[in-house]
Formats: sequence, C-alpha cells, structure tokens
Amino acid sequence: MTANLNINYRSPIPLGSTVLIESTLDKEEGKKKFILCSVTSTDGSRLHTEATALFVSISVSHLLRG
Ligand SMILES: CCCCC/C=C\C/C=C\C/C=C\C/C=C\CCCC(=O)SCCNC(=O)CCNC(=O)[C@H](O)C(C)(C)COP(=O)(O)OP(=O)(O)OC[C@H]1O[C@@H](n2cnc3c(N)ncnc32)[C@H](O)[C@@H]1OP(=O)(O)O
Repeated sequence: MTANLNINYRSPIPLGSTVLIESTLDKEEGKKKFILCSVTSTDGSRLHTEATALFVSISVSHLLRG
C-alpha cells in the first residue's frame, strides 16, 4: 500500500515520446519498502521525473476495514 509518494517533475515529456522508467528498491525495513524511481528520455540524457515512495505491506483485512 502506498504510504508516501513524492514526485518531482523536472522537465516536460513531449507528447508521443517514448520514455525510460527505472525503479529500484532503495531499502527495506520490516514491512516498509523505500522505492526510488526516475523517468528519463530513452538515451538517459534528459531527466523528466524523479520520485521516492514508501510502500507498507498490509494484510487483506486492512483493505476490508475501509
Ligand atoms: C515509485 C513509483 C512512483 C512513480 C512516479 C513516476 C512518475 C509520476 C507520474 C505520474 C504520477 C501520477 C500519479 C500517481 C499515481 C498513483 C498514486 C498512487 C495511488 C495510490 O497508491 S492510492 C493508495 C493511497 N494509500 C492509502 O490510501 C494508504 C492509507 N494509509 C494506510 O492504509 C495506512 O496508513 C498504511 C497501510 C500506509 C500504514 O498503516 P499500518 O497500520 O499498516 O501501519 P503503521 O501505521 O503502523 O505504519 C507502519 C510503519 O510505516 C510508517 N509509516 C506509515 N505511513 C507513513 C508515511 N506516510 N510516512 C512515513 N512513514 C510512514 C510508520 O511510521 C511505521 O513505521 P515503524 O514500523 O518504523 O514504526
């Protein structure tokens, strides 16, 4: 489950262009997973977006709780 999502938009993505999305697991602490993500041009020369996120593992009952 997404607990935190921080997105920085660094440069616009031209309509119709193809981009490279890379995401990596930065660290894991118990049920917390810290993820890094970047969106660049396919040759990597232009950074469009960089993001960090925290995902927390949950049980199905957590979803049903509402
Ligand atoms: C990486 C990908 C990004 C890609 C971006 C790239 C390009 C961007 C382009 C476009 C993007 C546009 C839009 C984005 C798209 C989609 C957005 C995502 C949509 C969603 O995704 S829609 C879901 C939203 N999501 C919820 O609706 C969650 C509501 N919430 C809960 O359901 C609970 O809150 C839960 C389950 C999160 C935790 O509850 P829980 O009871 O299981 O656990 P508990 O509270 O005990 O926390 C356990 C440990 O997590 C730590 N912790 C918790 N929250 C934290 C926080 N915010 N910051 C720092 N630490 C936090 C505690 O401090 C503790 O840490 P410790 O164990 O060390 O004490």
